Amino acid sequence: MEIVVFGAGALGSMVGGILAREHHVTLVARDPHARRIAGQGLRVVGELDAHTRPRATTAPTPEDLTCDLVLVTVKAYDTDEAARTLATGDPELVCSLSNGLTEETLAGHLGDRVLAGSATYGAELVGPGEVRCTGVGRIHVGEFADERLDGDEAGGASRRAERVAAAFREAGLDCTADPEMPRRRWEKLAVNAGINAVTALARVPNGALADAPGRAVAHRAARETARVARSQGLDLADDEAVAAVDTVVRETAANRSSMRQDVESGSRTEVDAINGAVVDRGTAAGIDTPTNRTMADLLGTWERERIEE
Ligand SMILES: NC(=O)c1ccc[n+]([C@@H]2O[C@H](COP(=O)([O-])OP(=O)(O)OC[C@H]3O[C@@H](n4cnc5c(N)ncnc54)[C@H](O)[C@@H]3O)[C@@H](O)[C@H]2O)c1
Ligand SMILES: CC(C)(CO)[C@@H](O)C(=O)[O-]
Repeated sequence: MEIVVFGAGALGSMVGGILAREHHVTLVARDPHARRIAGQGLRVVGELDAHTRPRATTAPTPEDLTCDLVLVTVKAYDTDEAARTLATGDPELVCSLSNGLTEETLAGHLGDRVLAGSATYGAELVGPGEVRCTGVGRIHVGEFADERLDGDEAGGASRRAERVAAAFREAGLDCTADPEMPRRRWEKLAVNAGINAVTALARVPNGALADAPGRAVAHRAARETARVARSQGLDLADDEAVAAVDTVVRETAANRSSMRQDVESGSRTEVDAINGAVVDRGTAAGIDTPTNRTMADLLGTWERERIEE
């Protein structure tokens, strides 16, 4: 497959580096990372091990973007700009692995070529040309809304999602085309809505949400997300969203969530695409989401202050 990874930071470099074992991969990255990869290739270290030579560019041409698949791995707040650039080319399929509800933004520019994805692999950049896999997880891909399926297809596991998953597996990544992708997307949103902002605001590891009072706040955010999901036609019960939060808290107890890492490094967070997305869709459906709203407002206040500094 001809694959472009748009936004090759930590996750995109790791996935792109592994995919380059079997496919023609172009990484869209920033310098000096892109320059180093173009000169010396890309090393994946840690729980996966590879040294591959994907192409790397900071300025993809429309020809570069006319390929079989684009994987979008930018932070959620860069999705709109990424989508505008991607629309200058003609990719056959576009699949987002970003956290937050980003698929609608991509589809606004790229139409029905967009698939949803989620990744539980962990990755961090070591330096230019090198990325560490900090945890082997799984990737799920699929259609993000049931109405986007052809004739005899049901759920999220369309033929084209199966084709993407098979290409990932060929390269050695654990990837499944998920019949439950529309629901999985919202369950993942409930997990991120429950864990990320609470751990970022309280500056605690994920495991601190195993006990009161953080647990109760995370559960409230997850229940609100489930209520909004049901208003969009998704079958996600409050109890299921809460159980998903508890499972991830247990399994990632020692982790610093991505949003806590962003706050501690003084970087913009993905709160708009996570808690903010719950608030916006809730408002449109007439559902109050006070816990998500409070967390989005607090982190938004911090972000504005940080940007003004
Ligand atoms: N890192 C992980 O372990 C992990 C795991 C699961 C999900 N995610 C999600 O994946 C997404 C990416 O996370 P990350 O940790 O890799 O972030 P990151 O900041 O390391 O990577 C994003 C990269 O995109 C680049 N980028 C953005 N716009 C660009 C453009 N126009 N041209 C070139 N490069 C551009 C940025 O420079 C950055 O290097 C986030 O939504 C995150 O929540 C990350
Ligand atoms: C699953 C998760 C909450 C674990 O830290 C992760 O998605 C994150 O940190 O964003």
